[in-house]
Amino acid sequence: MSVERDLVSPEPVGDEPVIEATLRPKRLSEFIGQQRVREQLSLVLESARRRRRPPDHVLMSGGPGLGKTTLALIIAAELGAPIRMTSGPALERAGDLAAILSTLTEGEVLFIDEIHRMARPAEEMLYLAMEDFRIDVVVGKGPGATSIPLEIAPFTLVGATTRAGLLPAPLRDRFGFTAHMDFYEVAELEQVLHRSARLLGADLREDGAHEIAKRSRGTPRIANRLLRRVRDYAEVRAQGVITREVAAAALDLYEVDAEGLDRLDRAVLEALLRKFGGGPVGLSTLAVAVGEEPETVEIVAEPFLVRQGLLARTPRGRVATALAWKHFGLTPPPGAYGAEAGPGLFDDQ
Ligand SMILES: Nc1ncnc2c1ncn2[C@@H]1O[C@H](COP(=O)(O)OP(=O)(O)OP(=O)(O)O)[C@@H](O)[C@H]1O
Repeated sequence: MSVERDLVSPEPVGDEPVIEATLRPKRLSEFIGQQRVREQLSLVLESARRRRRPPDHVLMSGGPGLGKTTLALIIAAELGAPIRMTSGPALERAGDLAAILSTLTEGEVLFIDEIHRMARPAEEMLYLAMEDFRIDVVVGKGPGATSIPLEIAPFTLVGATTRAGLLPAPLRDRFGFTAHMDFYEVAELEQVLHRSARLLGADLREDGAHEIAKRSRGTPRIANRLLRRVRDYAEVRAQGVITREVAAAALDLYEVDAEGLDRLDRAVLEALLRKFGGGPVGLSTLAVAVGEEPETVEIVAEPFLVRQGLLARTPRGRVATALAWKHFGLTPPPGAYGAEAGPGLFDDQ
């Protein structure tokens, strides 16, 4: 990935997890945004506290960088319980999961990130564990193999997934509570930024926070990352004070534009508009036009462009919307996709 790409990637980059750990809110009251999820979760936790029982298992779905891991840590903190963290891809065999489940203590929180990527045998073991706090351990091989039931301590599973649709129904149904994490509003990201600036000792002004928030693609992880870059710039060129002008100049330098689009996003849209008259054009042709692999265009650039309503994926190819034309200061042609009087010809795939 290029430097610019790393700047707006929702995935953690380099040694970022270490820095992120210092910026995580520790309690539910400090967690910004996601109001509905927060309210629902505080009810689940409060009633568990009153019943003196571990709460129902919790599933969190939403894109990377929206705070799923943070929320899992908060759940454990609010319950005063220890937390064990693992991820779907690490649970290749049922034995991997059995080793964890059989050593959980009562009330412990087990966090499984990317739970949709767990191997099938582990998944099946999890069903029984979630429902009856029991696992069947298979001893021996072949016809002589026997299965020994083993009781495990009551625990709370917190699963996180970016792809809730990929979870098999029997697994999804065993969660008592599902939290859908949405992209954040600009005002919420401003709060995230002010909080992080306090922790980092950065002098972030109101209008500076607004400018960074607008360019953060609705994602706290990206907001925090842009803040660190802007702070570096401000220290060297503006006595450490982050105003709107300073934030804008820094992010322009890093080629993250006013809407959070970076160089690849813009290259894709410009090719679509200027070389193909707004489309429709096939993915591979578009990729050649910007000198990238089709996967890079499809996985890295398109999701954000689609979400922003700038690009549509249609059965006939990629199309620039009326909004995309306007973003580049161009007049959308009559019947441009998404224009008010537009034909609404294409269905998004
Ligand atoms: N609601 C929030 N308030 C304040 N900071 C937040 C919030 N949500 C996320 N963050 C910050 O954003 C960063 C990324 O969050 P986190 O690691 O929890 O995301 P995630 O959804 O688990 O992402 P991934 O699935 O990619 O690990 C952390 O530094 C965290 O402090």
